[in-house]
Amino acid sequence: MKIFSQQQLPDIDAATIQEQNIKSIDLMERAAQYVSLYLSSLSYSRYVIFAGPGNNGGDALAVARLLAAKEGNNITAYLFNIGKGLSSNCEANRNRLAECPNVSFTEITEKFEPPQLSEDAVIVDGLFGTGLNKPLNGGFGALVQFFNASPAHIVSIDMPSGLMCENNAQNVRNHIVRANTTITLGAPKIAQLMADNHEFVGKLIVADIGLSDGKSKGLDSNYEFTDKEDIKNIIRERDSFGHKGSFGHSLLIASTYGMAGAAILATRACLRSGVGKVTVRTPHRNNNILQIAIPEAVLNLDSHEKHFSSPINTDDYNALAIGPGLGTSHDTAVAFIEQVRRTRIPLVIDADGLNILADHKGWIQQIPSDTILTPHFREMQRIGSHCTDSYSALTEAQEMAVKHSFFIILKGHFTAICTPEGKTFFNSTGNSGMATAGSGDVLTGIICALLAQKYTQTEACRLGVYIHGLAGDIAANKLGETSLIASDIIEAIPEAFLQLSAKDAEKAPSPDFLILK
Ligand SMILES: NC(=O)C1=CN([C@@H]2O[C@H](COP(=O)(O)OP(=O)(O)OC[C@H]3O[C@@H](n4cnc5c(N)ncnc54)[C@H](O)[C@@H]3O)[C@@H](O)[C@H]2O)[C@H](O)CC1
Ligand SMILES: [K+]
Repeated sequence: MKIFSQQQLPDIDAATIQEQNIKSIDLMERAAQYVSLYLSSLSYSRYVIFAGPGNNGGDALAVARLLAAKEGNNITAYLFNIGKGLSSNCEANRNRLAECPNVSFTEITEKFEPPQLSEDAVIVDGLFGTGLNKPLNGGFGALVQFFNASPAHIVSIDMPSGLMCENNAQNVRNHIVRANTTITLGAPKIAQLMADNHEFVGKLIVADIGLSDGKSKGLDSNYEFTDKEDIKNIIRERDSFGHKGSFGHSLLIASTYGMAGAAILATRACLRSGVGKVTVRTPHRNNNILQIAIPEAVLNLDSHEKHFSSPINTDDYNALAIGPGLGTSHDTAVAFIEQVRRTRIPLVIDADGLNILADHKGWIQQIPSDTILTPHFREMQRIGSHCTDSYSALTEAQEMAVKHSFFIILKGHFTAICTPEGKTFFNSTGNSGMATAGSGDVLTGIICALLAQKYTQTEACRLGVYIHGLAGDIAANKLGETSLIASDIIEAIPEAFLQLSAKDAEKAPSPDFLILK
């Protein structure tokens, strides 16, 4: 699913109207139908609708009319017409609503007497959407503070009012609506996917209102939201005639003595992700624990008792992941950069690999092109130079990916994959239970397995991050987010692959057919 910028959205609207031969007010009606359907599904009977002067307000007034058409709903609507007048579709919906007998409707042109809002009411926030051009202030700022202080449940249409679509570094945070739920139209907006805006967005629901993909107007976007359909186009069926060799050989370089768990988690996840064979290079003293924990893995023992100290030849392997639990001692750092510099196979750098780079920023130049780096926000802050919030971390990751020809997986609630071509793919799976020790090691193992199976870097990043999140969701459904641990994610990887594999889902159409393997 493409994500278009604030600037492009009016053109997408226009393309939709032209391609589908509809009027813009019909598109607004479609949006309002989705929103009112959602609102009706909530167990509230009192809805207080706040409409602004633009099309976001138009949506809200249409929602008020549609909700009022349902018996038993108690609807109050306020339209704030205090500036330069209303957009034409907002005005048209004001006129339609004025004819509705069972709505208490007030158009505010000067003074506003705020209603009592109790916890049994829903505030429908239709003040401002994607047309916001500067932070809210004055009366609208005060109105937002009134919403946020009330005990009512808040549902925002398209955007929490006051939130800019992309960069909110200069915004006034207490003038942004703190929604319980945001129903966004068409596709998510970038700002809604940033961790530090979660307090405003709440639960994010995307209403597919059938918007154009922009092709007819030559519109393209560097942002995509990866959904199940995209993943089904990436994932390949396993070759029935394949053997261990044809599914690749992954090499993991991981763990000091005392951190063996990182290597174990990454290796198990790698083995569960379809690779033919996995070798782990780890210090001598990790021998017993790894042999016992993962009988399927081959060990390549570093001569040092306790840490990684010498690089190895990677010619016999198809992909390398380095970093989980690796440690950052001087000896290890030198071996790390030597290993990375000489590696010619697809490469993933994670965890302590990233910490070593943060300690030696000059070494970043020496990392081969097409390497995958997997920082979370704090690691990005450490390897980068100027990120202070989620959006600046994203822009820094994008710049670094283009400058050095890296793939940067910026891990978070909506993990972002930044490519050397300047594209960014947001992931749609995963949950907060996955913010737990070892979860990153699991992701590294999965991606290393996919690279060894000859998925391209873009495919391995998108598929790996999606599978990791889906496995986390499957595990959380069974166990709850609170108790989730990294091993549970690994346990759920098979089910995640099963859900995505067309072949595994294939059934004989009747008992007369026998599908041979
Ligand atoms: N394709 C879609 O996704 C559809 C979206 N719809 C809805 O339309 C809005 C966007 O409408 P637009 O009229 O462009 O913008 P807004 O309603 O958000 O606001 C415009 C209005 O507000 C004034 N304004 C802007 N910033 C400020 C400010 N800081 N303070 C005060 N006033 C401000 C501006 O001058 C205008 O008057 C989208 O979000 C959806 O909700 C369609 O209805 C369906 C298709
Ligand atoms: K809104």
